[in-house]
Amino acid sequence: MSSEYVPVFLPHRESEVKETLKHFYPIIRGEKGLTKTVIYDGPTGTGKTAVAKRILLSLSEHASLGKFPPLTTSYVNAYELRSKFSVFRKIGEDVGLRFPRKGFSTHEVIAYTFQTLSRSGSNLVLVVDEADMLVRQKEGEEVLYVLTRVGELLSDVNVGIGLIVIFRDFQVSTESISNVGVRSSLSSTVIRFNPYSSKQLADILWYRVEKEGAMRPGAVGSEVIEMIANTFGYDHQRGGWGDARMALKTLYYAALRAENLGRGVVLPEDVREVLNQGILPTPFDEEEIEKLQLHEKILLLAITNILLMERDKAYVSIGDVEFEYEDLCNNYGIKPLKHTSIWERVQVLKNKGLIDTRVSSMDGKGRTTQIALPQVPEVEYLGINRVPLDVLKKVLQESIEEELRSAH
Ligand SMILES: Nc1ncnc2c1ncn2[C@@H]1O[C@H](COP(=O)(O)OP(=O)(O)OP(=O)(O)O)[C@@H](O)[C@H]1O
Repeated sequence: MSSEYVPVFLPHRESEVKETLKHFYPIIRGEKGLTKTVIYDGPTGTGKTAVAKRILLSLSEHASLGKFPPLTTSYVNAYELRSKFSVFRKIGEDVGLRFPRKGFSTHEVIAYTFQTLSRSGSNLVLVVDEADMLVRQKEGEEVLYVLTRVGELLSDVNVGIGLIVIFRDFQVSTESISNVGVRSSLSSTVIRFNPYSSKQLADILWYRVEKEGAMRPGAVGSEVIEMIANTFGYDHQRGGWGDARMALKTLYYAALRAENLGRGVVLPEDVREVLNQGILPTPFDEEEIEKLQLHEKILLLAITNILLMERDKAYVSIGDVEFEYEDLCNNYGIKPLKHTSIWERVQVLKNKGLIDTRVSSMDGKGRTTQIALPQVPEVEYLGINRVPLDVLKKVLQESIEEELRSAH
C-alpha cells in the first residue's frame, strides 16, 4: 500500500501503456541516433509515475531475458535531484557507472554515461518525473536540451533514447521554458492522464486488495471499497479529486485502524473515522512530507501555525509566513533562508500540491502573494470539509525534530 510500490496491474491505464510502447518501438527494436519523447500530463494521483515505472520494469525484464536488443532503463525524479549534475549522475549510475560527488564536471558525467551506453550497443529508456520543477530553472531546461539532442552534442555517441517526461501541468510549465529548442522538442506526443471516476477507483482498490495481495481476502468488502471510491472519484458535473493515491491511503489507514482495534475486517466505520479525522483525505501524506527538504517543512509548519491561529482565514500573506518561518528557524537554532530562496521553496510546495497560492492586490499597495492549504474534498454525506491542521502540525514537528536530531 506504500506510494513507492509499483503495481503489476494498472487497471484503466492499459491504453496509456500501449501508446507509450508504440511510440518507443524503434528504440526498443534497437534503432540508434534518435530520441523519442512522450509527455505524461495530468493531476496528482492519476497514475503517471506508476505507469512509467511499470514500463521501465517490464522493458528491463524483457531486455534481460534477451527478448530485445540491449536496453538500459533509468528513472530520475527532478524534485529529489535538483541539479543538472545530480540528474546526470543518477542516469550514469543506472548505466552502471560510479561518480564521486566531486572530481567530475557535468559534461564529463554526460559524456562518460552516453559513451558507455554507445560502446555497449545499448539504448536507453528514461523517465524524468516531476519535470514541472525542472523547467522552472535554466539548468533544468538544459537537462531536457541535452537529453533530446545527445546525438548532436556528442559526435562519438550513437544511442537511441526513449524519454518519458512527467508533468502535473504541462501547459503552465512549458510556458516558462525560454529555450525554443527545448520547447519544440517537447511539442511531441502528449498523453493525458485524467482523474479517475468512482468506478475506476473501485477497480483500482479491488485490484490492489485481491490481485496484488495487499490485504487478506475477506478483510474488506464492497461497501468499504465503494465508500472510498465514491468519496474520491471524479465526475464531470460534481468535480472531485480522481486521485488513486488518496483512495489507497484511506483504505490503508482504515485497515490500520481495524487492526489496531484487533478486528480482522475493515468496516465503513473505520473509513468514516479516517475521513473524519482528516488523517489523509488531503495531499498531506506522511511519505510526501518526509521527502521535503528541511526548510520546506519549516515553511509548511509556519503556514499551518498561522492558519491554526487564525481559523477564520483561508489565505495567509507571504509576509506573515516569512515572519513565522523566521521565528521557527530561530527556535530550532538554524539560519533562515533569504527572501528569494523562500519564494522558490513556496513554488516547490505549490508544485507538490501541498499549498495553493493566489496573487491579490492590497488596496493600492501593490500585489501580494497569498497562500492557502488545499481543502479536503466536500464529502456531503459525512458533512466534512476541513483540513486536519493539528494532524499536519504534529507530523511536521516530528519530522523536523527527527531531521535535526539525525543531523547532529
Ligand atoms: N491504474 C492504477 N492501478 C493501480 N494503482 C494505481 C493506478 N493509478 C495510480 N495508482 C496508484 O496510486 C498512487 C498514485 O499514483 P502515481 O504516483 O502514479 O500518480 P501520479 O499521477 O504520478 O501522481 P503525482 O503527480 O502526485 O506524482 C500510487 O500508489 C499508484 O500505485
